[in-house]
Amino acid sequence: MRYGDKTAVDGLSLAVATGTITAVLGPNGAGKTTTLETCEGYRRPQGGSVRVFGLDPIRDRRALMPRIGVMLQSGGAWSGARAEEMLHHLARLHAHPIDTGLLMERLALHECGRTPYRRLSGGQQQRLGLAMAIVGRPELVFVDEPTAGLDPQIRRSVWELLEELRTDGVTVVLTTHYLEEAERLADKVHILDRGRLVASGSPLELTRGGTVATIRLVVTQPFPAGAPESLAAALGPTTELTVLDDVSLQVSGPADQSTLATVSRWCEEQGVLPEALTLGQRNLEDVFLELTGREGSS
Ligand SMILES: Nc1ncnc2c1ncn2[C@@H]1O[C@H](COP(=O)(O)OP(=O)(O)OP(=O)(O)O)[C@@H](O)[C@H]1O
Repeated sequence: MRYGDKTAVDGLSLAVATGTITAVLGPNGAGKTTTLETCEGYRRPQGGSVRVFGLDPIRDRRALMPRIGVMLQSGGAWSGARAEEMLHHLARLHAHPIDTGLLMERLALHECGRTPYRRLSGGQQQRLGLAMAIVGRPELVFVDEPTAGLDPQIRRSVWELLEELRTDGVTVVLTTHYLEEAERLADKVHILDRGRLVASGSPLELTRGGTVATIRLVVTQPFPAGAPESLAAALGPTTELTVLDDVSLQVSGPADQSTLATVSRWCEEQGVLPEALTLGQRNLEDVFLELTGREGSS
């Protein structure tokens, strides 16, 4: 997919299995939205091919539309329509819609049902967008950053809703910058960087067997002056030491016995007693940063 002479998505090859949740991840501008919009039939790629249920998203648009739900990153609703009007309207376009009252309640929208779309808060517009995408009971739903900017409670209800959709056999394709969201929800994750696929796998496959680990140390008494600096020197440049407070610190570095041995030897030398010394598995965020070299906004 190119925009003028800018290549937005290049050589991307991926398949989504029915009844699963797939997360497409990547830094800003990596090509996630472009990829989804191409699958949704909103953009015609200059090369390659896209098939959804074996159909061409542009040529076979009429056949696909009743089977697909789309939540855009923003917009998609008439600005003057009230939230409940907008949802009822979409529900009436479908043969077997979900009860709109129930859906509004699930997404905590019932209190703003009579508010025009343009007056809804960002988070309410976001949730209405999700409700609009699923009200027609689609077989496949594309959701672009479904929980961006939502508070933690509502984010969890959106996660539960997406998990229920999967239980009901719905296929979900989402993009997100919240890596813990992808880790919790996705059966399969695809990481894009500058329009190219850099990794694919289940969250477990991607985080397993890494070469980077995180050691967290909590001691019983505050560190002696200069002690963290001496640990940083003993560990060397391949590790990164972060002092969390006067009794705890974190070391990110090679996941080997020597790093752990250096930390415990240093405790002995400094006369500090570990209260907790834990070796953490790397998570999806660590993998993401390793692969893309830039942070997601988790
Ligand atoms: N309509 C357009 N015209 C020109 N360039 C575009 C257009 N849409 C996207 N791009 C460019 O294509 C690249 C991919 O954009 P895209 O929106 O797909 O990325 P993204 O991964 O979804 O980013 P974000 O996380 O910021 O939403 C970016 O460099 C972007 O500037």
